[in-house]
Amino acid sequence: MDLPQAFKTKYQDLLGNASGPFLQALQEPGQKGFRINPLKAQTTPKDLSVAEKVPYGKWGYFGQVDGKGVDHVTGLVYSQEPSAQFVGEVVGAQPGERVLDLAAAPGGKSTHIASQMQGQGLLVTNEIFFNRAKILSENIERFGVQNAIVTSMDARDLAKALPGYFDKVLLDAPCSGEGMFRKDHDAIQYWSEDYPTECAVRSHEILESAVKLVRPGGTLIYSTCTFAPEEDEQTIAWLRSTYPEFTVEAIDRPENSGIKDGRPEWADGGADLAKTARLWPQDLPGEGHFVARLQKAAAVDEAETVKETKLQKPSKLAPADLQLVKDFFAETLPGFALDVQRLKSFGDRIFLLPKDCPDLAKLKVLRAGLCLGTMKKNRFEPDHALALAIHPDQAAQVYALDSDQEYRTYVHGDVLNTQADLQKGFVLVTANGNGLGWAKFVNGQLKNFFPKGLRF
Ligand SMILES: C[S@@+](CC[C@H](N)C(=O)[O-])C[C@H]1O[C@@H](n2cnc3c(N)ncnc32)[C@H](O)[C@@H]1O
Repeated sequence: MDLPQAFKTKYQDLLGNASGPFLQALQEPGQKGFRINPLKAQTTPKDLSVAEKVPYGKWGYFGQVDGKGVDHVTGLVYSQEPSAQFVGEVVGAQPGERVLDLAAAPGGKSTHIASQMQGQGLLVTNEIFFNRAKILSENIERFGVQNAIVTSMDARDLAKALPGYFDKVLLDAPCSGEGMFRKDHDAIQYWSEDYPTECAVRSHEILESAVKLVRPGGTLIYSTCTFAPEEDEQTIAWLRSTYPEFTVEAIDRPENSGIKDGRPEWADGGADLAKTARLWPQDLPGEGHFVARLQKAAAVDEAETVKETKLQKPSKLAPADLQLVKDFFAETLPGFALDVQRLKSFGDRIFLLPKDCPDLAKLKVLRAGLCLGTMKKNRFEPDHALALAIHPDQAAQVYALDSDQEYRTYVHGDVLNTQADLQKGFVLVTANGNGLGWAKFVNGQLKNFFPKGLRF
């Protein structure tokens, strides 16, 4: 890999003797990783080994995910390189919190945060570019997340809509990507000597909105996948000088993780910058990352407390439609406690809103909670998202695919012939103990409802 000379000179100046091992590490292959999804019913992968654990977090392992394999397609695993997994650990979301992932596509950190929240509280996961937001939304769906709202908005508009709303806000900033050079060779083409400064300017702009979105007493997490001090320590130095209500917090790092302190001498020298964390490829089996966590001061007087946000009103479904939805759940998913007070229709699609969902009127929403299904003429058809979010023991009828051949037939979209003792109607198709999709049993055949766009 040919690194730009200006890049090499910059890090030779910054790192001195340590630049040799650093530049050498960038020439070596990086390690791949994945996280197990604790939201699924069955959490042991079929094809992947869980022998070698990433040294931080509960769910991370070394290994390469097959995008067409059962583990990926059922949403049991999320492919994420090991260093990126540390960012989610620093967020440390708790069940019941309100968390915002401001620059979220394709969803690595958001799915990690959703694992921590265990379906309780609200995750708003946002991506400014609509096409990337669609990919984010698909990943949230595959992961089986029920308590997320996926939006595609400029951070400034989000800050106007939900000021001071979140306990935790993550900005995983669009950055110069130096930490990804060996994983993504294209990142080298974008790089120039001025690029880190240009990216830092953009980070500052997004942070101006991010600080408004954090509630008093809440937490802001800022991360990049670059080594550039302009985007890392210098951006944090700028942040806590511009917004003195924010204080840099210490980050726990396991002893054997190889994670290093931030470098105050590369910014304004403030000792607090050593509390930030740097992940260097010469020190650990992962790519380059930087992460900082800052706490916002609690409100000191009434004027600083944030007004409660209006809640989203559920939709009043037509009585006949509501009855069809209730009948479907009673017959097909008797183990799913459907809260009809949270149903919301978008056109003919019915969603189950997250609990205490904020007013959606000022948000550009792609997904508001869990898509349950679609109202068709005189019937209700379940959505693929529902198959991925429920546990098989909630369904009245389950068809477990028991061979690779059957799995391939199903994901290809073909009908399955079976002697199984099933009643006419919807059946949850499972693979390796987790929901994979829907089928409709009619006359000894399982009619395939795996979405056309996902078939392969
Ligand atoms: C580092 S990536 C996020 C990766 C993601 N957090 C994950 O773990 O999968 C940064 C994201 O910021 C988005 N972005 C680019 N410009 C932006 C802007 N001006 N405001 C907000 N997000 C932006 C990019 O499209 C990109 O998806």
